This record gives sequence, C-alpha cells and structure tokens, in this order.
Amino acid sequence: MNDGGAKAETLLRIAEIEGRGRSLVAAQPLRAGQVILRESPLLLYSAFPFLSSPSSPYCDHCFRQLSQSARKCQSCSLVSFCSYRSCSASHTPWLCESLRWIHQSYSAAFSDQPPERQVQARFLLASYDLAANSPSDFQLLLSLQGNGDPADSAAVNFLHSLLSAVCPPIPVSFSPEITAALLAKDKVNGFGLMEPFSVSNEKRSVRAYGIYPNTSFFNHDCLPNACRFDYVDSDSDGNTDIVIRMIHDLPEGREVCLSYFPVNMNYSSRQKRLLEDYGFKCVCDRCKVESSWSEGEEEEDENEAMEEMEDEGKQEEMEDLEGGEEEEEEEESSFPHAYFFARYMCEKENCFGTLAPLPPKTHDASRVLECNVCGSLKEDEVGVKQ
Ligand SMILES: C[S@@+](CC[C@H](N)C(=O)[O-])C[C@H]1O[C@@H](n2cnc3c(N)ncnc32)[C@H](O)[C@@H]1O
Repeated sequence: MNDGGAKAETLLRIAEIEGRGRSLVAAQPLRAGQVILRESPLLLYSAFPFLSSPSSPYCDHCFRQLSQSARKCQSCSLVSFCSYRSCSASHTPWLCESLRWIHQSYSAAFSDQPPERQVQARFLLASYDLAANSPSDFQLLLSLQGNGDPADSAAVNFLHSLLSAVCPPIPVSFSPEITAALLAKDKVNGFGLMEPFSVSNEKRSVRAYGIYPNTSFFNHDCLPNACRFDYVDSDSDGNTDIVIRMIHDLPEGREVCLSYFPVNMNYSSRQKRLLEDYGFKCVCDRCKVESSWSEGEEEEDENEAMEEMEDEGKQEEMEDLEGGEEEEEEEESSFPHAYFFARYMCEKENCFGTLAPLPPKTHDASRVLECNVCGSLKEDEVGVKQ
C-alpha cells in the first residue's frame, strides 16, 4: 500500500483533549486518500464460540477461509489452522493446554452462559498468552482506555473462576480486577475483522477481533474524516493489518476521527451504542443537529437531503467538512452533513460502507473511491461536479 513515504509518527501526534482523552491530531496537512497508519494486531482472536457447531470456517491465526486441507489441533480440538502456511506455530503449548482443559472438563459450565462468554474466554486466554510471551505488550494492552464496569460482574466472576481452575497456571498475576479491566479494554478497543461482504448477507458477522493499540487512539465522530480498511482475504503477509486512510483533506492541528460503526446509523441508535459500549455522549456537529429531530424525521430528512445534495453538489458543505471556512457563520440547515452521505456512503445494497479515495499517486487526490466494506471502486462523480 502506497503511503507516500511518510511515517505515521510524522503525520499524527497524540494530544489530550478535554472530555475526549488521548486523541490523534494531524501533525501536518493530510490529503484525501492518504494512508496515515498501518498497524498489525497486538493480539487477535476468533469471534466464534469454540464449543458450538459448526465450528469457525476461518484459520485461527490468519483468519483467511480454511481450505479442505486445513488441520484441527489434535490436542485441544478447538482450533484449526491453514495447513500450507505456518499459522499453527502461533498456537503455544500454554494456550493449547488451557483450551484442552476447558474442552475436556468445563464444556458443561458454558451451557447456561451466552455464546459471547466463550468469545470473552478466548480473549482472556489470548491476553494471558501475550503476558507470558511479551510482558511489555501485555502492559501496552493494560494501558489502553477502559475500566471494569460493575454491570459486567457476572461475566467477570464466571470467567475468573473458570480460568483460575484451568491448568496450567495463568502466567501472570491474576485477579478479578485484572479480568474485569481486560474485558473492558476489549470492549472499548476491539476491532472486528468482518466476514466477506455479500449483498444477501445484511448482517455480516465478525470473524475475528483484534487489538491495534495505535489505531485505538482515534476518537469517534459520527461524520469521520478517516476510515479503516482491512484486506483479510488477501494472499500477502500482513493480511490482518488495519489501514487507516483519509476520507478528505484535513488541515494541520485538526483531530482525525473514525466512526466506530457504520455511518448510516440513526441518532438514537448511535447515542445508545456510544454510551453503552464506549461510555460517552456524542456531541459532534451531526449529533447536535440530529438531537432535535423526531424519529420519523431522521429517515425522511436524510433521504431528501441526499437527493438534493446529489443534484446540486454544494461546495460550501465540503469546505465546512474540511475546515476550510472556519470563521463562516453556520447556515441554518436541516441536514448540513448531507454532502458526506452523497459522496462518501456506498450505494451498494446492504453495504453501508464508507468510501475513501485511493492513495494519491500524484499531487492530486485520486478520483477513484474505494468502499471499506464491499471493496467496490467508483468514480468520484460528486467531487467532479464541483
Ligand atoms: C478507542 S478509545 C479512543 C482513545 C481514548 N480517547 C484514549 O484516551 O485512549 C475510545 C474511548 O475514547 C473516548 N472517546 C472516543 N470518542 C469520543 C468522543 N467523540 N467524545 C468523547 N469521548 C470520546 C471514550 O472514552 C471512548 O470509550
């Protein structure tokens, strides 16, 4: 992936912003389509419950689809790996032994727990395995945002007593508080690597979750200026890396934000999700406008505004998005962010992805936009109209 030769450290700096915590800010003007960060996971674990059937169709290391020649671990029987790559090397004896113990002696304990509990157990095992193999990376994981939530105490108690009973011993000082803190880090910082997109599959599931510590410093905005891409099914190395690309130009000093979920979600769903999963109330420009809308109005205004914007291609809206007209007084508008939807939302049925230009090869931004969900490419017609 072309990143224009610039390193993330020169493009972004960490700033403490009141009410938002650590934030990533443009350390120089950033350009539409520019790759501002590429990162490998600190840890990665399957999103599939390990005791249910059918088992995960993905390799438990690289998370590409398994072929018929895939191999299940003969010892724990709970993970499978590509046979033609060296993926099984990541399956450490400690992890294997712990999974084998759970499989043989504790399967019944999960029967009255939600399937999600098994996925949380996978995360905790992967975290403790990290602690044993790379203590500094484990400390990095513990330094991420997220504190234990009393609402999760049932999960914490169950998982802590299960893992305490698992043999061999946990390779790190181990307490219910650490278990609670780890689960909270995962909730706030975990990125999902999704199953491949298909038009018929509106509810695409997650195939794996990963912790990417640098990417975790991006705060949320309901109208993001950057978005993440991943290429899990690619054949090249680093297929589980996350790539962050700018959606549009951004001046130096402005905060770079991602959306933590698909941009098409309505105001009340976004607020609920942000409060429950991330512990904050969003007061971004889009939320300020939409907070006064009634529920029916949300859908109607959105569609109408999108059509209007597609017809007119308003230049000022873009300048506002990119911070070009900072001093100008905001116009009264029912949907000031319609430009974003017209230009950067994928139109493919059931996709709901966000579009960003391909990395620029020359001084000018690419006219080709790529969708971060379905991967389709489209000519930037709205931009061309200006
Ligand atoms: C993935 S972390 C982002 C980095 C985080 N600010 C830090 O200090 O490490 C997500 C957390 O950042 C904070 N956050 C993210 N976006 C925010 C926003 N728009 N407004 C307020 N807080 C936000 C919330 O505490 C959220 O749980």
